[in-house]
Amino acid sequence: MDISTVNALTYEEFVELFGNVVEKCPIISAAIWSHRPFKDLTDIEAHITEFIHSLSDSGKEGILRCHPDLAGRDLQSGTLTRESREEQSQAGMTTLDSAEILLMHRLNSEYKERFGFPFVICARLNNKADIVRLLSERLKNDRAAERELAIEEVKKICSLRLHNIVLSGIQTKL
Ligand SMILES: NC(=O)NC1=NC(=O)NC1=O
Repeated sequence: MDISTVNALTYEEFVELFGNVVEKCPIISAAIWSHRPFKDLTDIEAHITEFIHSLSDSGKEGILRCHPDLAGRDLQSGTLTRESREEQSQAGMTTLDSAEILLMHRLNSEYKERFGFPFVICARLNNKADIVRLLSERLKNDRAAERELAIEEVKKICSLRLHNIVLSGIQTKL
């Protein structure tokens, strides 16, 4: 799908296509739509980044809270979004044994208890060993540093989701 096709989308089509590039935060695509015509994919990403960086700390934490835990309740109950299910599966979160599930649950709970938002990492760029190691390491960060680091991970997830939509040429479903 080329950028002229993206720029020709109606508001509804645009949000239908890009509404979940940041997990469960369609407001971001709804907001950046007014910046069209976009020069290219990088321009779309730049507007998303600008929106996220313009948020207050609590706004950024709100974005983090929209993310499902890795190997968490949503995965166990099958209520993950399509994108999240694919990402978690690719990182090996769907083939954990019971001890690994318990470890992830304990670390995720400890992390949420400490920071007040869930551990977020770009699952497509990590395997399950990386995730356990980085979750354990990042638990030691202070809140401000961890918030910024987690938002950088959200931007990586967003970038991969954007590229997947545009480069896989998903025609608008409408
Ligand atoms: N808590 C998370 O990091 N969740 C996720 N990371 C991804 O890459 N996809 C998710 O659902």
